[in-house]
Parts: sequence; C-alpha cells; structure tokens
Amino acid sequence: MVKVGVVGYGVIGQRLADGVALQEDMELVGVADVSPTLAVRALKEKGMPYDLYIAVPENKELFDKAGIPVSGTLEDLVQKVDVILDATSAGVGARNKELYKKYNKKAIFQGGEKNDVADVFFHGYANYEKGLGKQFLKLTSCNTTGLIRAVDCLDREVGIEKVAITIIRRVADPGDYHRGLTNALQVDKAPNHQAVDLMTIMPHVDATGILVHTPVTHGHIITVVATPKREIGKEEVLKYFNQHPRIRVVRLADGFLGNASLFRYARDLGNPRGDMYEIAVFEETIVNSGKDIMFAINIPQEAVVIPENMDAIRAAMEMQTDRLEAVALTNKYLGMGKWMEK
Ligand SMILES: NC(=O)c1ccc[n+]([C@@H]2O[C@H](COP(=O)([O-])OP(=O)(O)OC[C@H]3O[C@@H](n4cnc5c(N)ncnc54)[C@H](O)[C@@H]3O)[C@@H](O)[C@H]2O)c1
Repeated sequence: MVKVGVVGYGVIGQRLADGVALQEDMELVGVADVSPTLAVRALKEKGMPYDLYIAVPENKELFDKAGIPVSGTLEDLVQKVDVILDATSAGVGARNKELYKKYNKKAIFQGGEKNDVADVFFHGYANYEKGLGKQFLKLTSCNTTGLIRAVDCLDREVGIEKVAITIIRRVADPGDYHRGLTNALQVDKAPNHQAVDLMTIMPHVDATGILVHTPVTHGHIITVVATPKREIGKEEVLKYFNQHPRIRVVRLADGFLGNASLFRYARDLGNPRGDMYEIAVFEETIVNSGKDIMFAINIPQEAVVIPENMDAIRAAMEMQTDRLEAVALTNKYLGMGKWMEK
C-alpha cells in the first residue's frame, strides 16, 4: 500500500482525497490545511472520514474552537507518507517543497505552481514514462489536462501536426469569493455601517440592519422598515416622498422594475454617464406592517452623494445659514426635481 497525504483541502484537495481513498492499492493517511475552512468544517460534520493535520501549528486554537480534531502537524503527515499530493493555493506548493525535500518524500504539485517546482511536467496519458521514478511531478492545469487528453488521443491514432485553440474559461469555482462576487452574494455582520452612521447623524432614531453584497453595478436597493411615532398610511408616506426634490417615486407598473430600469431611464434622459442624483422609491413597495411602514429605495451609488457634497460646501463656507435655502439652491443648480414640474 502506498501511503498518501493530501496537502491543501480545497476545491482540488477534497477531490484528490476522495480519489485516493477509492484506490485499493493506496492508503490516504490524512489531509492538511491551514485553518478551519468550510471544507474542513464539512469534513468534521461528516464524522472525520480523513485524519486532519494542520499546516500552521499556531492555528491549533482555531481548530479547537471549532471542535475539529487534529491528528498532528503537516510535518508529522509528511513523515508518515510515501508521497504528497500538494493542492495548496498556487505558489504555496513551492514553499512546501522544502519540507518534502527535508524528509526525502515524493510530491506531486498542481497546475497553479510554476513548472520549475518539479522535475517533470506530467500528463498521465501523454508522457507517463517521463514521470517514472521522479521525486517531483507537476500536473497540468484543468484546461490543459483535458486538452491534452483529446490531442494525445488523436495524435496516437493518426498523428497531429498542429492545434489552434480558443479557451472560454470559467472565471471562478462555485462558492469562490476571492475573484470577486461571481454568482454569489456576500453577507456582512450586523449592524451594517449605514444604520450605525444614520444613528450618528440622527441620534434620536434607533437603527439596525443587515447588508448583503450582490454582484451588480447599477445601484443598491435598500428595504426600510420604519416605526413612526404616530400611525401613518401609504397615501401619507407617498405624499411626503412626492414633495421631496431628491426622492423620485416610481411605479413598477410603469416599467420601473428595479435598479437597471432606473439606470436605463437616466440614459434615456440624456443624463451624463447615466447618473442620477435622486434616489427612487418604488411606489408599490410601500406597505404597512402593523404600525410600521415598509418600502424599497434605489440608490444610484455613483451620483447620489453629489448634492449633499454641494450642500456641505454651502455649510462649510456659510454660504447659506438656512438649510432649506441651501438645499434648494443645490437642487436648482443641479436641475433636481424636474420630474415634479407638471
Ligand atoms: N479549482 C480548479 O478548478 C483547479 C483545477 C485544476 C487545477 N487547480 C490547481 O489546484 C491547486 C489548488 O487549487 P484549488 O482551486 O483547489 O484552491 P483552493 O483555494 O480551493 O484550495 C487551496 C487550499 O489550500 C489551503 N492552503 C493554503 N496554504 C496552505 C498551506 N501552506 N498548507 C496547507 N494548505 C494550505 C487553503 O486553505 C485551501 O483550502 C492550484 O494550483 C490550482 O491552480 C485548480
């Protein structure tokens, strides 16, 4: 039985571990990672089918806190195995190599490492013989692995002289956050800073909230549940919003279905860059919940703060001492509230 260790229990490492466990002539001694990642937590929840070793011993406390049993350090694992499958984040394998060398163990690195990490750049079908007996092998990347399978298949049958390829590459794996938000939402801890900031400016209002990042660029949407000091209905709320030159009430029924409709409308208006200084309230979202009132607003993030910046100049420079006079001037010069003109 060849004893194998998997270092880096991420997207590839988890699958490598499962793969080794299925080989009847190999024994998976364990897997190693640096911290209680979600994959490591899932390993624990599955009942620790594989022993876990930690690559950064100082992080032991994090594993203890998460109740994840640890069988030793990466160095312990390396000593127990014949060969390591290193599936750590690109570039880390080259550093780990020193440890594998120290104990004279063989290691196989993944596509993210530089080619010079290994003695041979390896593909099971195309150059198996080149890997024979070598200490360090490096696998091809996912695309290259598949590509070579196909080209090698034909090459062995008929001979191939030339290939030209186009790669349409997926940008991230499911669940990845490190390449930005791709098909993913990201939740922040509560209270969100907007609620805290609101209380700084309006200390008489108790505010809290949750923020979820979403991979879109044309504006934020905020839902607000407000508890008024006296009962207030939709009509009254609408009346106040309708009177405000920096708040535009729009209707779903008119085609304002969300942030993108407003962005397009701003472009149709000929606004530079599709900017909108005003927020929009979606009329059909205004609803009572008991004595609370709830509604959704659109925030055009690129331009919405411009008017308040103009106001700040007015205040700082004491251009106007009266608030309404100041904001009215800002609004006038920015051409705000045109939609209110009948
Ligand atoms: N994701 C893919 O589709 C894919 C396909 C083929 C090849 N690869 C290659 O596989 C390798 C791993 O990629 P991945 O997508 O699995 O990455 P990943 O980020 O999902 O996993 C890497 C894991 O290594 C751990 N790690 C980081 N430093 C470590 C250290 N010093 N010791 C132990 N563990 C450590 C991380 O915590 C993480 O769990 C890279 O070389 C990558 O280029 C990835």
